[in-house]
Amino acid sequence: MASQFTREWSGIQQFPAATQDKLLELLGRLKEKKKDKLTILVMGKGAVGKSSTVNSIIGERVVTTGAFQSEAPRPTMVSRERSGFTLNIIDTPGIVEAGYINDQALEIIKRFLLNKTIDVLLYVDRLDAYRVDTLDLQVVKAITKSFGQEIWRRVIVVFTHAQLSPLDCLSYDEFLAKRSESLLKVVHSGARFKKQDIQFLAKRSESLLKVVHSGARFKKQDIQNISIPVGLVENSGRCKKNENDEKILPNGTAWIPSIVETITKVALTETKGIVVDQKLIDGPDPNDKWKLFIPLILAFQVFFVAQPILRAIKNDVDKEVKPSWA
Ligand SMILES: Nc1nc2c(ncn2[C@@H]2O[C@H](COP(=O)(O)OP(=O)(O)OP(=O)(O)O)[C@@H](O)[C@H]2O)c(=O)[nH]1
Repeated sequence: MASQFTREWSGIQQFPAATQDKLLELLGRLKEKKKDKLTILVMGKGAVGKSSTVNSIIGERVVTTGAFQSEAPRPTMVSRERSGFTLNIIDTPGIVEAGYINDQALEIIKRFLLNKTIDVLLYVDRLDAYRVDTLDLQVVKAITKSFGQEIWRRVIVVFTHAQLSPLDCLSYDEFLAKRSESLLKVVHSGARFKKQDIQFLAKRSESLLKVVHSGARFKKQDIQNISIPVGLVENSGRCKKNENDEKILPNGTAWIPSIVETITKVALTETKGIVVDQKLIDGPDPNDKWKLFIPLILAFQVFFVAQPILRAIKNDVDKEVKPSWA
């Protein structure tokens, strides 16, 4: 039974039986590991399919999609409950406006997330946007600045519009393999490649993951330990289906159970969820930066400045030849 504020996840019944079975199995897996609540944050540039993806996963039209929304978009949290398990998905507006990071939108998102714990970040972009540019890097950097580097340990890079026919005579699997190849190269780039190799890869690679890694400012040793999962999504109503009536990608994968499985894996990783507290929102206090050095500076002043001066004064006083009248 759903709580007072959380509605029953009835959208799950809209899915074909095979998808429902798989989703319930995944929820069971989470509950087995004592995880009865999951909060997913969805972020990315504008009009990449964030809201559509939320609707697809929930199985209901819960958030507005499309460019023509009546009011200024704000973050929305959709909560659904099923057999004692609560799924929260937070849809956010695009954080880019007129080619720049919209700091105000980011600030609103941060305030909205206060006191929430993020288990998984879906970083959404389109699969059919072949180019990665500096704006992508700025978006990743802005997310890092807002929520800390650790958020990238909880990320799934989600490509929407995944029902595409690749250019350059590549098969779908070859296209994906190429993407994965660039991912692996980029994952290891910080650790193994020299600067010129990274520049070469950056030019060659179409992968968004390069940007995610560099924007997240991982250290070399971190990059070696992090592999970022990729999820594929096709929100179009014209998405092909298999014999079980499940929406499938060109490679035959039923994508809804597949992405929920990836979400489950990330949610069950050993690292903790990201707690968005006031400290995280405020960021590091610039006044704190040199605080540790204050006692050291004081000690230096006492031993190497004040004491020599006092000694010199004392010497002077001792050496002073006093006039006979004094
Ligand atoms: N063909 C196709 N169209 C999609 C897909 N995902 C989203 N769209 C369409 O792309 C447009 C934008 O989708 P939204 O879900 O509103 O994108 P958004 O990222 O939430 O947009 P903002 O909230 O404005 O940032 C809509 O017209 C969707 O129907 C997809 O996977 N395939």
